Amino acid sequence: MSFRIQPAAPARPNRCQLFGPGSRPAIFEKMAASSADVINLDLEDSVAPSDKDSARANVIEAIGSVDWGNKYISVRINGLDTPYWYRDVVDLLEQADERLDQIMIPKVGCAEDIYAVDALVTAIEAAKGRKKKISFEVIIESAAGIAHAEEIAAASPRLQAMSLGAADFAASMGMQTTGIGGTQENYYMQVGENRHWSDPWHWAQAKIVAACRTHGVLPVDGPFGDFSDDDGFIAQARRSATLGMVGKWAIHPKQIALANDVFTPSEEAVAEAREILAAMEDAKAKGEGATVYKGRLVDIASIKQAEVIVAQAELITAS
Ligand SMILES: CC(=O)SCCNC(=O)CCNC(=O)[C@H](O)C(C)(C)COP(=O)(O)OP(=O)(O)OC[C@H]1O[C@@H](n2cnc3c(N)ncnc32)[C@H](O)[C@@H]1OP(=O)(O)O
Ligand SMILES: O=CC(=O)O
Ligand SMILES: [Mg+2]
Repeated sequence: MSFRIQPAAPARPNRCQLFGPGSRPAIFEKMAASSADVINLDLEDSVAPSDKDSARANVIEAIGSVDWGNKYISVRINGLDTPYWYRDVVDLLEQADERLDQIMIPKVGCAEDIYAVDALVTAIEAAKGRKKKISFEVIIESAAGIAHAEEIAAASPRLQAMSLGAADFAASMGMQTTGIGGTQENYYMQVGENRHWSDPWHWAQAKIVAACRTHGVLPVDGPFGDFSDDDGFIAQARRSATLGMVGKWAIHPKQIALANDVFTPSEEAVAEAREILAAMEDAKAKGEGATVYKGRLVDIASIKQAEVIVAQAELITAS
């Protein structure tokens, strides 16, 4: 372990982030009534250019008027390469109720992108005397974003979460696909007569998880576009959870329960983790650093692994 201790990520559940276009206010109450941990009201790519102003006004109104319960409320602003983003930030910070928790910055490419938004947000918070310090989340969805993931993760103490945005990422990388996440038919190895499919998102996800864990940020898997394919969503979410991601977006309400299920440790997993901790307590009492649990080695590293699962479960129970 480095002399520098790995910082903890924010202690709040982030199993599912439910998206909805800001231009569709009729669904806001439904989003609020859902069981998603995080609500993402979108001003960016699900909103047509002609609707940008009205969507922004809808979102600002709804932040104060809808009962969002204990959900974490995030608004996705437009990208820094558009003429819309500064107005998104200014109007949100000047006009939205203190209930607003977070701003999502899309298509970030370098740490300076976060710096620019941070400077603007900090000035407006001070000018308006806002009590709550707004947090940030970012989407890694470009070649530059993935190349600079670590400096982006370190860019601001406001940063709480980082998502992989598979759609824009694929476009930026020049990938031959129109699918949003999930299995890619042409990504396989041929062994004799058999095809073995692999996961083209894996390396980017692993890079995001490492950047996030280094800097105490929550790593999140982004959208899975085919909302008719529950099995595909579950498989993608399980791979993300296995890699260390804490949650996944839902772009349709039917994906919420699927994400919550995958990113909530099962009773069996929690029971086993607690048994490993108990076995290691017994081992420690005997002066041993390693012991046998169900026929396999467990040692001091197993304590940390088991604690991850118990901590995830306790966070969800407490929320
Ligand atoms: C690549 C990216 O950037 S992804 C992030 C940006 N994209 C988005 O935000 C898109 C979010 N999703 C949506 O806009 C919609 O879910 C769509 C367009 C995909 C589908 O919308 P619909 O055609 O209305 O879906 P469908 O008819 O299956 O809806 C079923 C019910 O869920 C509701 N619903 C649909 N989407 C949502 C949502 N995001 N949140 C809450 N409720 C929703 C509908 O109003 C409908 O309610 P009802 O049964 O009371 O009538
Ligand atoms: O914004 C999300 C994406 O996949 O693109
Ligand atoms: Mg995108």
